[in-house]
Amino acid sequence: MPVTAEPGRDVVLTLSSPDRPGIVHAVSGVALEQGLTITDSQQFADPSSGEFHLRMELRRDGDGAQGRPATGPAGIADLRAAFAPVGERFGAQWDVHDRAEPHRVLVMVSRMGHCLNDLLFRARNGQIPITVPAIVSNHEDFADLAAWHGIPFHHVPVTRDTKPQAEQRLRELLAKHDVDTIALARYMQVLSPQLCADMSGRIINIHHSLLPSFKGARPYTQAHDRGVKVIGATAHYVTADLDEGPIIEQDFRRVDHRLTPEQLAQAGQEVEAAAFSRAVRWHAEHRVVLRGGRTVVFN
Ligand SMILES: Nc1nc2c(c(=O)[nH]1)N[C@@H](CN(C=O)c1ccc(C(=O)N[C@@H](CCC(=O)O)C(=O)O)cc1)CN2
Repeated sequence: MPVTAEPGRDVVLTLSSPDRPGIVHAVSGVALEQGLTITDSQQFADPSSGEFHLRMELRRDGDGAQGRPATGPAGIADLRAAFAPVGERFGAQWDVHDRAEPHRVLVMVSRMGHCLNDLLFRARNGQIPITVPAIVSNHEDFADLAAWHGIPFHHVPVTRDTKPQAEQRLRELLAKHDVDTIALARYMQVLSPQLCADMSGRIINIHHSLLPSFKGARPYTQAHDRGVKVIGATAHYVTADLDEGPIIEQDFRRVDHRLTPEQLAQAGQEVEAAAFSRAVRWHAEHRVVLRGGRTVVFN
């Protein structure tokens, strides 16, 4: 069931720092001082990196208790001010996020619409806390679907020669719609290294194989030729290195020798959409910690 959060009252604190005793104690102490109830808390002390990662869901009790605003940007700003000394003390990367502020996700698609369709449905019914301000495609196949959802659709054709202009148009739309994250819902064009760098950790792609197997084009043909007994999908952050970005979520299903590459592709659509929608939701809910080439996911 979708969780309805209240603006400024329901917040998420995310923190990563070198591991040492006292971090949770310090954070929960500030929560107590600020009249916050801890409604969920997950942490991971990574033995391979020596880092400590924390995700805490907090609710401010009362309406403006002790004169503090319970809602709105002021609520977030004063909570950030309150937690700042703890962040400083532990040398942490941290932030406080308003759970009621929907993540603004621009979705890109080419000619396969199953991931787009699943994401739009889940966003519409509140299962995923995102707003989709625009859909961009290098084809016109899903203009009707966008219209049904009442979402602006931008056809931005791409050829080898027009890629720079197409990406400039994309950048204009990112700025116009104040986009937080780009979701590539089976968008089949390679993004430039510059855009990947500018949007590092903010572009999510669904690749239709269990990476690192079967990178690049036609992964189901590669899988068929290898005689696989499971197929799957990988949602990952996008980097300049094609299909090499940090993995967020994977899903799979069993198959056998009877399926052709086309039938494998058909069978894979369900797991692709499931993995993609979970990855976008976890990202929007600040559950994904991106550290180097790996992720920690508090799901
Ligand atoms: N910089 C990146 N861009 C994209 C990534 C990525 O990881 N880094 N993922 C892809 C999605 N993808 C596989 O999941 C993929 C898309 C496109 C291609 C490709 O060879 N595209 C050709 C054009 C193909 C066509 O016109 O149909 C190209 O861009 O020249 C391979 C893999 C999304 N982008």
